[in-house]
Amino acid sequence: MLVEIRNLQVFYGKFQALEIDRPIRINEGERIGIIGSNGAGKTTLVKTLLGLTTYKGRVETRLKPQDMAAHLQFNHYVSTMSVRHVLETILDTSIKTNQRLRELIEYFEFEECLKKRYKSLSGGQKQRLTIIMVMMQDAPLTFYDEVTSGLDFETRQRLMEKLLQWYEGKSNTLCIVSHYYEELELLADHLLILDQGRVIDYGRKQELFQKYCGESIITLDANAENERLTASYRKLAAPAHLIALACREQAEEEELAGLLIRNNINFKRSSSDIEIMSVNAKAAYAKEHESGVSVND
Ligand SMILES: Nc1ncnc2c1ncn2[C@@H]1O[C@H](COP(=O)(O)OP(=O)(O)OP(=O)(O)O)[C@@H](O)[C@H]1O
Repeated sequence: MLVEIRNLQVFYGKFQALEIDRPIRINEGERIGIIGSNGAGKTTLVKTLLGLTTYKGRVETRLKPQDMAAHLQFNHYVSTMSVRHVLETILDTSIKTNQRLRELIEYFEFEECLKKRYKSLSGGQKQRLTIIMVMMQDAPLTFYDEVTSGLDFETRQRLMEKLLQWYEGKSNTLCIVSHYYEELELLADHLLILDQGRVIDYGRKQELFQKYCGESIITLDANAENERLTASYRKLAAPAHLIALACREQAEEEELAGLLIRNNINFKRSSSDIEIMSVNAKAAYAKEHESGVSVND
């Protein structure tokens, strides 16, 4: 085991930002997506694992600070240094002789930025600089906190491809905070769902999907006609603009898909939809705390 969190509480002054009462264990090689709405405590958790907050409880790890690398939402470097100097000093290498680094610089089209001073980089360029540095560190425990926010669509896609390829078959443990569920569908194998400083659930992505959604789901637009047509099917909790229907087995899914096709209704089928899964996890958590029955029993 790489990290174990027990009875963790993090306060900012009197405000409690995080309370994790069930043990959370992170193992080598896991790719953990951390999700939750704004203010849920995601960054606070990342900072706590990095040793950057004061907390009550236990965070046990055999890793040393130098075994961790982090792309945080806000990174500060010496703003008057040239970017080339920042990169070479922090990574303790030379761009000329380090081929992996040169490849990353080329891949992220970062050559032009090397001459500039850090403070004159745009937000997206600063973001790319940090990504290159974090990838180059290849630390056993690596954090990416909203790594793609602020990047244009094409750069986001390229970054996802690169991250997938970079970590494929490697034992680095990744903790990835993201609001983009499609990224976590690609990169994460575990999910930690936070809400208002509490853990809603934590586990393997696929197991969580099955627990809250079943084998597969079908989503379609929420409108009166679609409501009427699907009235006899099992509905899941969903954002207001969607109807989400749970399918327990293939025959049920085929019957439903047939009905929608015959009525010329657009729909989406998924066996890994993180958004619908997390909405249902939150609903189950809220119900459990009303009734006192645990969904994790
Ligand atoms: N330095 C701070 N001082 C006081 N309160 C803070 C501080 N940092 C965070 N908080 C509060 O703690 C809570 C959790 O914040 P955190 O940044 O961990 O949320 P988050 O899940 O990362 O949110 P987001 O998706 O908006 O980035 C929020 O209510 C936030 O206002």
